[in-house]
Amino acid sequence: MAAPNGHNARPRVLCPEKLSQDGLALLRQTLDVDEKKGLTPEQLIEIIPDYDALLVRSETKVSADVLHAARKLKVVARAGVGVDNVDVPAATRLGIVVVNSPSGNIQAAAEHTIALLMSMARNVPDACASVKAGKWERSRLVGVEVKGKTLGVVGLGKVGLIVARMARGLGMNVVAADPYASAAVAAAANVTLVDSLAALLPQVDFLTIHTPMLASTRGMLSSSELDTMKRGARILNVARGGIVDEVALLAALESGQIAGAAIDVFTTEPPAPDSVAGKLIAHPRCIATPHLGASTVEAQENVSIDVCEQVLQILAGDLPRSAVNAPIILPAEYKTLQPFVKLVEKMGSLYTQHFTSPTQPVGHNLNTFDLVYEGEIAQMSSTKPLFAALIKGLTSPISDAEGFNVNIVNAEMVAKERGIFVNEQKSRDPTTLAYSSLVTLVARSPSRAPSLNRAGNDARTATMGATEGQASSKQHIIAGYCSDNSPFISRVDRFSTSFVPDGTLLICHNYDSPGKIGLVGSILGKEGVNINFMSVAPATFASSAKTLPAEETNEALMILGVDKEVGEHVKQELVNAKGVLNVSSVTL
Ligand SMILES: NC(=O)C1=CN([C@@H]2O[C@H](COP(=O)(O)OP(=O)(O)OC[C@H]3O[C@@H](n4cnc5c(N)ncnc54)[C@H](O)[C@@H]3O)[C@@H](O)[C@H]2O)C=CC1
Ligand SMILES: O=C(O)C(=O)COP(=O)(O)O
Repeated sequence: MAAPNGHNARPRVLCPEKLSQDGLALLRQTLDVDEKKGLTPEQLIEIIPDYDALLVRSETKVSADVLHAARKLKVVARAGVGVDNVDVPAATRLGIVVVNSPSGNIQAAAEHTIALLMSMARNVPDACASVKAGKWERSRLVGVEVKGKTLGVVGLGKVGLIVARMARGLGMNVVAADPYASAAVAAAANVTLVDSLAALLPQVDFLTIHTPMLASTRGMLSSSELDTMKRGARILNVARGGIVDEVALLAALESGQIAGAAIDVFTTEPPAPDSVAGKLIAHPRCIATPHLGASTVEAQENVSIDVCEQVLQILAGDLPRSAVNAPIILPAEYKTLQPFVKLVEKMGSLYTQHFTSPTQPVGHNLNTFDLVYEGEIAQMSSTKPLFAALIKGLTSPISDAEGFNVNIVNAEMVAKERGIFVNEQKSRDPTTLAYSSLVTLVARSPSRAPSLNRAGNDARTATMGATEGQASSKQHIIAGYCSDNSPFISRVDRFSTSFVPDGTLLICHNYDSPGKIGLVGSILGKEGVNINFMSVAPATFASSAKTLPAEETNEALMILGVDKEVGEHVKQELVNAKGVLNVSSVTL
């Protein structure tokens, strides 16, 4: 559907690899999907700025260069398990969600492993090629049985466990090495878990690898490990090329230390014929497949639907179920949090615009923020979206909006870089709130415990560790609540109020004396500024003592919703007016 201006208004998805149409059809209902196969890295970098989502399998290298070239990319979706072809730290830094399909193809990968195991044991590929060539070589092609043999599984995760169960079904003894595997899960599958790879290797007749490609697993099986195996053992790798060192494996095949290898994955895919991987493939005792572990009709349907659903969720502003670089939050909780996400972002933005300046920027002096949740909102198990919303609110008024996308993915990193510390607190006090939930933001210096006095002076010393007698100038407080899913600000420092934080607002701090409203109204009218709403906020919270001192009771905030930005000269004129102490304008 084209927008009236001729531009395509629908979000765009780039799919540079073969993905099942089952998922793509879901996307096509609301998004534009471009299937463009065979892109070079340079071509990908050139076109990626146009896309909101990128769908890949294992062939596309989603490098930092690709991610930096993107302009509006929100999600990289990996239709499969391994995300080693995606620069996840770079995506995180840029606030781009990376999702995968953690279980859509695991059965396929496990079945392929068993197919290779049996093919290797019975020389099936060689026998097939021989008989097709018109030969009948029964004595050359005698195999071995797997029953009664020991299979070593390195990585007893999702794929490794399915392989282990199937191997048990074939009558094999299964021994596994995985420092993070559950002993109970292993025992339930009749798998003997050993302490280390070193303990595993000398025992096995067949070895199968099912770990992810990580810095710690790259080259995990090199010549020193292969040498500790029984002479004539056989190796399978359906995980990632390079976990078994290709040079070492080729040498071990040539020396006869390893009797056979079955390999689905290579360090470079497709491997060049004259590379080490190419020589490995050509070796007569190696059987090889072109990264087919996930290539079944069923697995491809599963992963495609899985990641396409997540792309739709992310582009709709929801959290996906399998993000690699974002927290998992229950959908019901996420829905409840949504209005508060908006509120907290507005509170952060109000803080930065109203209380900071280029000489006293966010994080400069008051760099510690207590974010206090009371009421229903305090019951949420994860408040990570609220934390992210605060960081976004605090930083976006002072950032280049184009290139700066703070979200749940990169909020922690941004906070760290800006020297902002957030201390989230859930009040467990039996609450006497007027609203079902209240969120309070206290900006303070790191050393200073917050002082948060409520109207009626019920200083919350229990939950806040408040110290009476601290000067209000050393901290700032903004509080808010949600009503009918709309955010309201209920407190700005000592002043209690109730306004919707939306649009351009003028915040005038003045003496609460008659005539102020008329005075401000006439100055703004003269400048052609229309006032949409006005809220007078009396000082009801004590700044530093249990009772509100007289000199503080005659001050007020006047919050005006205006229809346009107000120039510096107008603000100056307002400040020059009698009884107006200061004026700030904020856009929320
Ligand atoms: N050939 C293909 O088409 C496919 C390949 N894969 C590969 O299989 C890998 C495993 O997939 P899943 O089982 O779903 O992942 P998983 O995350 O469920 O399991 C991986 C296991 O490896 C273990 N592990 C990590 N470091 C280890 C180490 N140093 N030593 C021993 N164990 C270690 C982990 O504790 C975990 O239990 C994927 O990362 C992917 O690279 C997955 C699907 C298809
Ligand atoms: O899911 C995985 O990790 C795989 O290796 C599958 O890769 P593919 O999607 O078939 O390119």
